[in-house]
Amino acid sequence: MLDSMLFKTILKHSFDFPVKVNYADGSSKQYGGDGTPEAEITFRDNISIKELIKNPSVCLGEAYMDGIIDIQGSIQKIIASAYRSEGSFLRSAKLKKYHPHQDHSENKNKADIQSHYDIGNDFYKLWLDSTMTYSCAYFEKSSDTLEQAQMNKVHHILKKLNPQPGKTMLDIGCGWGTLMLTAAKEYNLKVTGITLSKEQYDYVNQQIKHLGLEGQAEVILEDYRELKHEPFDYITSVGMFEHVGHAELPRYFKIVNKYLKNDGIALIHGITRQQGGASNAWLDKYIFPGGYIPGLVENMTDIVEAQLQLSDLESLRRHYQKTLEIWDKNFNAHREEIVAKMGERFTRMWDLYLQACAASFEAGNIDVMQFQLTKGPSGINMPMTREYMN
Ligand SMILES: C[S@@+](CC[C@H](N)C(=O)[O-])C[C@H]1O[C@@H](n2cnc3c(N)ncnc32)[C@H](O)[C@@H]1O
Repeated sequence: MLDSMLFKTILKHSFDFPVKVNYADGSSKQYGGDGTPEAEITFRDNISIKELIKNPSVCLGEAYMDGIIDIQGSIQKIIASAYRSEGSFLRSAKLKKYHPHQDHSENKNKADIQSHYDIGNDFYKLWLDSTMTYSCAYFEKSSDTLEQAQMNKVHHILKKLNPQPGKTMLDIGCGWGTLMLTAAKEYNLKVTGITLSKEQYDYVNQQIKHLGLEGQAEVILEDYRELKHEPFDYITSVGMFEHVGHAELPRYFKIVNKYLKNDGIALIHGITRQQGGASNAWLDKYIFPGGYIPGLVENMTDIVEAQLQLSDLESLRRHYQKTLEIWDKNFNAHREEIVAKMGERFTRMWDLYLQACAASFEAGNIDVMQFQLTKGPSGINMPMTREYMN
């Protein structure tokens, strides 16, 4: 069992604002400067040092889920501070370079994806906005609501395709369909979405009927690697390559190339790491099995090796931090209902997931990038300036 002395050493350099820590032996200590503590961490029991050393993020994550660690104040603020602080436990090489053995075969991927996205549309409706978009929003004005910011993002992406009416578009990892259905409704594209989630597939089919878009929009329930289709004029893929895995990422971009027409444009939007790709052991175990955040350089290498050309790149890091903060606020506004349906442990786990991700964007270890890709000489037909994106 871990004694308080050891934890005191570990936590000593982890905070850059006043945090009070109450240890299981009854003692308390304040770190991160004097003044009134802005957060309080309480250890209700000892933590196994063996487990902590073996797998720090799982050990601490489980301790929080089980109520062994309790936090008063913002979890996001505590984690962001621990990421920023030189010498903190969260900056240990072990946490940064975690590469679990992951299986991204079609069968395993399907099970992994369904374990996350098929929790139930009613659950997601509680804290996503009405567009059911589950990726980084785009806050053009600070007063934008989440729903407005999600629609801003959808148009921001579609405009980057410089879309011409009547052309075709594939959305790889279409989620609940707002991007593809907006492309059909407002840009008059013929759209195909692909997802591995049965709940999303049913929902998108209902939306297609509801909007009268049969014949112009279709959704396929399948692994994108199994798709058999003619190439498309445009491809989008939003918040999807984070599921692909290190070994499969080169193939992902090759598939984008394969399904893109010669003069086509793709807009790939996803989370990247600043310093090399990695997974987080706790997220891999509890939230996103098989999840892997590629390094920015890794994405660039795989794009170039897939014979795609990078024609524009934009970072939306702070937009994802804000999106996650709103999701977490919505989530906590329905906390009692979620606890009643899913249990206390699940609720603590998801709250931790949303706040830890917001902290990671806040601290700058991860970013979200929009890669505009063209194929071969297609760039030649593109406008000379970025004006068309506005
Ligand atoms: C984070 S969600 C993003 C959904 C949507 N693009 C959005 O922005 O709201 C990831 C999506 O990728 C899909 N996905 C993940 N792996 C996939 C695979 N191998 N084949 C097809 N879809 C996949 C999931 O089913 C889900 O729809």
